[in-house]
Amino acid sequence: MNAFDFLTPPRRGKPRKNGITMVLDKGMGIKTARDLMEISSDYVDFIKFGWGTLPLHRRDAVMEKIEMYRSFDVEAYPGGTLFEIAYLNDKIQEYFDEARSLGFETLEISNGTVEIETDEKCELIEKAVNEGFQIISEVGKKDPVRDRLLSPEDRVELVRADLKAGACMVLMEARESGHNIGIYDENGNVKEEEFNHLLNELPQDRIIWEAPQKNQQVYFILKIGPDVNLGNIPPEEITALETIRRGLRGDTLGKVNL
Ligand SMILES: O=C(O)[C@H](CS(=O)(=O)O)OP(=O)(O)O
Repeated sequence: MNAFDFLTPPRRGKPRKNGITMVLDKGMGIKTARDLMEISSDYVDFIKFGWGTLPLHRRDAVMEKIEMYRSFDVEAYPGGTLFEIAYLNDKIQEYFDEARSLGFETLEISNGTVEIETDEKCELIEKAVNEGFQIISEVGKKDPVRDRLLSPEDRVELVRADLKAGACMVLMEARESGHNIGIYDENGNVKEEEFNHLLNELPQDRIIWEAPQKNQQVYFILKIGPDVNLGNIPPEEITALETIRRGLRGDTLGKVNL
């Protein structure tokens, strides 16, 4: 039983379809990662090994880490940039084979940096699904100038195309920083009008909002509810985010219903 158990409502346990938390692993050592899971794995659904960090670590260390996360019912997957690098090098099949042999069952497919047309991205999602992977796709560009060219209507269309192609969920790009990109302005505040359009048009149980900053997490929880799907959470913020979901922090105390 948890400490002060009587002071917090329970949240739906894993596996869950809503209230998903995706955490960004930028290359943590296994001891640190295991420590973190021992205290907070109940609050984590996915771990993303950020961008191209994986090729810098030994295969056996990566395999051990994937296994360790899985033993806590946390699904680890490589960042979309690594997939884009494989695409750029014409090594997609090798990428799938290596991912499978390392133990990955989920992959991210994105076109945030490398130019991949929507139709081709959808074909790649279909191919990856046929290879037996669960696919999380991502919509948005990493360069703010290119990202700004996407209207809210474009984003809706792109999300729908990815879901139709077989993605189980779609990440809304916000990078590790969470400002000046997607629905966020230069200060990391949500651009309400754009966000409202996405909120009305998209199935919320299939969207993961990248929300690395606390003010963003609070915004989504107050606006959509404690069971909103959130991503790019820094590892040290896992417990803090869960307190916000449950009304255990001033920002949401008395304002959330589980
Ligand atoms: O898309 C993302 O949020 C991440 C992190 S960042 O954009 O490099 O800051 O990229 P990914 O390649 O999916 O890990």
